[in-house]
Formats: sequence, C-alpha cells, structure tokens
Amino acid sequence: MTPLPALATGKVRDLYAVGDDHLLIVASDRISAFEHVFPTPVPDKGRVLTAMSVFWFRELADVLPNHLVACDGPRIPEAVRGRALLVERLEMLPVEAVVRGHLTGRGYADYRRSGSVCGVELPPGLAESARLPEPIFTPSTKARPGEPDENIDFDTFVSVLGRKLAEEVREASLELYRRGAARVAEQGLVLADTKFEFGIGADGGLVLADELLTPDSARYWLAGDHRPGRPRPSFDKQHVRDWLVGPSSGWDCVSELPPLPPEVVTATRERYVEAYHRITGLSLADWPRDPA
Ligand SMILES: N#Cc1c(N)ncnc1-c1cnn(Cc2cccc(F)c2)c1
Repeated sequence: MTPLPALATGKVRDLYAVGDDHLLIVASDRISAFEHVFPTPVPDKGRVLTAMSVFWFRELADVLPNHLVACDGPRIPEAVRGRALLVERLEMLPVEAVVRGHLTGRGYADYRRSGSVCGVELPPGLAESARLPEPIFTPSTKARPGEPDENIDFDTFVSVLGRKLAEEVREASLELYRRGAARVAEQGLVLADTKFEFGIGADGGLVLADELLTPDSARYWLAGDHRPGRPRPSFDKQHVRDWLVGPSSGWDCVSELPPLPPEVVTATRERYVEAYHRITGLSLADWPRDPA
C-alpha cells in the first residue's frame, strides 16, 4: 500500500491525508504525562482509545453529527486496523471546548487566583476536586505545539467564532458532557472534565471532531475515593504517576521521562482495558467488530 502523506504528528496520535475529503487518525500506544511522552509504549492503548471514541461517537450521535466515517473495513489499512479512524476532513475551529464538572488542574489554579474559571464565577470556598454546582464551559485557544492553551472567557470565545456558532458549540459541549457523565456514573466512574474539538463540514454545519471522551481527552476518576481538598488520581494514569513521583523512578522532574517498569506497563494496560469495559460494557477482544 502506498504510504499516506503525514499531515500532523501529535504526542500520541498521527494524522494522514486520504484523498481531499478524508483523514486517517492513527492512535499509537505512546503514553504521555506532564506534557512529555514516555519511551515505553503501553500495549493496546491505541486500540482502547480508538474503540472508546467509536463507542462515544455512536452513543452521542443524536446530540450532533460527528466526523467518523469508518473504523474497520477496506478503507482502514491492515497495519493499523483497530487503532485508526477514517474521518471526514473538516474546517477545524481554532478552539478547545472544555467542560468541567469538577474543579481540578488548571481550572482549580484559575479559581484559586480569581474565584472564577474562564470568566465563570464560582461560589467561594470550593476545595480542589470539588464537584461544581453545575458543569461549566471553559474554552481555550488552540496553542501552537508545545505551547500551553490559553483559557478564554465566553466573550472572547464569541469574538473568535461569532455569537451563533459560539453558543452552538457551548450548548453541544455541555450536552455531550452531561450525557457522558451520566453514563459513566452508572459504571462507578466520575467524568471530572473533558475537551471537545469541532469543525465545520461540507454542508456548513457544526461537526464533532477529534477523539471523544477518551482518557486522553477526558479526566476519569474512580467514584467513591473522594478526599476533598486533594487532587484525585486519573483512573488510567494512576499507576504511571504514582511510580513516576515515587522513589524508585529516579525521575528529577526536569530530565526526560524514564522507561516504565514492566509491572507499571501491565497495570496501566489493565486500567485502559477496564475503563473500556466499564464505560462501554464491551470487551476489547471483540474490537474492531464491524465497519462503521
Ligand atoms: N479530528 C480531526 C480533523 C478533521 N476531522 N478534519 C480536519 N482536521 C482535523 C484535525 C487537524 N488536527 N487535528 C488534531 C490531531 C488529531 C490527531 C492527530 C494529530 F496529529 C493531530 C485534527
């Protein structure tokens, strides 16, 4: 098969052009933490995250159209079958649509500094990881690779997209979050926050793009182990982070990330497979099941 022209290489995914109207998104087994990529892959991570995106694109297709065209069949190269998606090529919006149900990460830092996140005022006295009174829309600009995204308030978001499109993106993002959070809560998981990306399709309509509610674009916590005022470990990367910041990794927070020990790789793979089964009720062994 002739190699496809590479369009973009992300930390853990690669993007290829397929003709003029489609792209192939290939998910690797690379795993990142603290904005860097480990030298050790986690087997099946690419398959799990691809299968999870497909589940959510199908589960939430009634909220708005998405860019998924195929996840199996003759249009997916055999070499990447199961960890590649053929998608409609869109005019991507230059923003990240973030929805937060809990106060954590940079959102918590913004709250501590200003009592608000992206201009959304919050009640005083909220602890780190606290559940918010209601999910909030906290967009950011899409920074250049290696640069941090910049949180923006809704007025700035409107200035970038125009009011009608900005409101459509906000409403769709909040509904996608609500539906996702409700589903995973039934399976003992908390959807703390997530990032969506959108584009404009050939018919001029808004289309959901990128990956969807995967552990790389969403923060999942195990329900129940809530300790107010402390950061909660992400379901998928807890073993990696615990080892990395523990005494045995030897990592000094500034040098390159060290190779992962086999037991951390195995435990992390099991977390990804468990997250897929918990969220979808499906077995990874059956993926990919059928063409989209
Ligand atoms: N999704 C999507 C998409 C689309 N449907 N149409 C046009 N462009 C994109 C697009 C452009 N950059 N990215 C981010 C990205 C994703 C995966 C791997 C990477 F290296 C980089 C997505």
